[in-house]
Amino acid sequence: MEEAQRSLLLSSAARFPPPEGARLSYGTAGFRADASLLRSTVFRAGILAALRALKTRSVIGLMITASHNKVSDNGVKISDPSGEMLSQDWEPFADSLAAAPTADRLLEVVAEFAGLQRIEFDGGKVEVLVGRDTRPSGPSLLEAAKLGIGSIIGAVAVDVGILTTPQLHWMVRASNRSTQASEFDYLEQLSRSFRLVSWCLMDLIPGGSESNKKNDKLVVDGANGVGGEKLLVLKEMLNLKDLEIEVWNSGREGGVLNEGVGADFVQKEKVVPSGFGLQDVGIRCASLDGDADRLVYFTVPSYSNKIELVDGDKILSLFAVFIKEQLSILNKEAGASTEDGYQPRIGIVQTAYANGASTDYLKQLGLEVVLTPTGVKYLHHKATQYDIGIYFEANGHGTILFSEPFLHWLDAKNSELSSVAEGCSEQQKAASRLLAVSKLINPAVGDALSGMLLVEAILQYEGWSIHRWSQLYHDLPSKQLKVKVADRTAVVTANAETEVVKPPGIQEAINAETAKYPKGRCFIRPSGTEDVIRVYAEASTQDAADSLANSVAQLVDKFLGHSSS
Ligand SMILES: CC(=O)N[C@H]1[C@@H](OP(=O)(O)O)O[C@H](CO)[C@@H](O)[C@@H]1O
Ligand SMILES: [Mg+2]
Repeated sequence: MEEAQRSLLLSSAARFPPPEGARLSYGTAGFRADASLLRSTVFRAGILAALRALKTRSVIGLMITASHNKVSDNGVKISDPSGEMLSQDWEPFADSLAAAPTADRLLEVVAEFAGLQRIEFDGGKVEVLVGRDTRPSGPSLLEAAKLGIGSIIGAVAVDVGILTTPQLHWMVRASNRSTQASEFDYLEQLSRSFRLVSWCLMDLIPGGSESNKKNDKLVVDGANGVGGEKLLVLKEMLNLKDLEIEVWNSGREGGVLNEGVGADFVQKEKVVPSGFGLQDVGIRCASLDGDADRLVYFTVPSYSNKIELVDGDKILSLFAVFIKEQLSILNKEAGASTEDGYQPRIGIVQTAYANGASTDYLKQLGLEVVLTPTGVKYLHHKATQYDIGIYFEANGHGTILFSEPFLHWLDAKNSELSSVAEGCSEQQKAASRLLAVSKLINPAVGDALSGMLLVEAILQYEGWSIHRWSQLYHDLPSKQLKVKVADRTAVVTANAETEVVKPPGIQEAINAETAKYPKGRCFIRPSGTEDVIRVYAEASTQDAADSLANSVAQLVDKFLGHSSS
């Protein structure tokens, strides 16, 4: 490292000492904490993003958001060149950077890591796209990020403004593929693909389109965050005739981000979000989270404030049913498609939070289902191992990944079928539907906006109401609790977080408790975004699930002790 680089790093780092007494780590989805603690961490995340850009010689993304956390929190996460989450082998470096107590130590950490990774400080120009959500702490953290990026010579911070997390990931991916990569291009791509999907799914359905255009209203809870605002813009561009989209909690009405609203609240509390009421009874409703990478659906019943939840597992099931259906049409009638003997492999990726009924349902469909630990970085990675990988967390974060070889095959098949068919064959329609879907769904990361458009198109295609969709299977009653403990890192898990290996004895105690409940299933794990241990329980009745969760929460308390805070 040249002297100019050393002194630049030292002088800028001196302005961002780490917060006293707080140990932050790159968790499930980057660093998260009370925003007042984050300036140093975000500055250092800027350095990390710049080094990642130098290492990969590609555009990198840095997103300032704390997603579903309360408005006073904030956070930072990094997008890799493909639009995926930061490569996991860089996470320990992120932790060491954040923890360096002085500017001198920070310089040493950077120099050691750069040496190991053979990063060359040659001043070559690289870009980091910096986005943020609507949190009031965003502008000050943005400045910190820019200074961090600017303290690596050659790295340039490009402020791309207020965005959803998936928009930023999409823009990073597009930049590195040298395709149009602005926010407008993203919105254009979504509206163009939705028109294409609508055309392929509606106009190409057997028996014509009119009969299916009846579920015509969708009411969306924007969590008082960035997603609602972007959806309003997208809605203008879509200019829909057959679907009316109303957005509540867009943030324009002055409500507080994530307070009593949003996908996390709706999925965990299962109650009607603020702003929704009698006027929405029976209508198809959807909820986005604070950075619009999660989506759940629900309906408001007339008799209580408890919603009927249609969660990420059901969105996954809807997508899986549709794709399986199209593939079987494509592979039927033998002909061209089986001659090449190509059988695309579909993989369904879930976490332990997936409702047991969804996993059973998907397996009964004959699909391959695998579990990974919590966090999109794990699910996404696993899904890339299939021709078609569909992943979702129960909380609504997920997408569909189509492998490049599969898309090439599908494209070729589509052209081949259209050249031989008189008019449109069923097979060719199925190929074009799948191709259209691959253009609409965000390949970089779960995206509430593109996911929502796909749900809407598939429901119309199938002619299903939200109730019909919800009846694909019946969720097992479940309960989630959070327990504050002295040190959540004392809990170490294995087998996709379904078993606790540390502290000793607790897993046996959980097993003994779970065995008391018919269809009982329960696990605990330390949250990667909040300072709590999460407890998840499932059983044959709601009372039983509540009681199992409560007993296990007490076990957590007994084994791990109460937090002093
Ligand atoms: C039970 C739960 O919903 N966990 C969420 C939550 O992670 P935790 O590590 O559980 O705090 O936030 C993550 C980031 O948004 C999301 O990927 C994950 O599914
Ligand atoms: Mg989120």
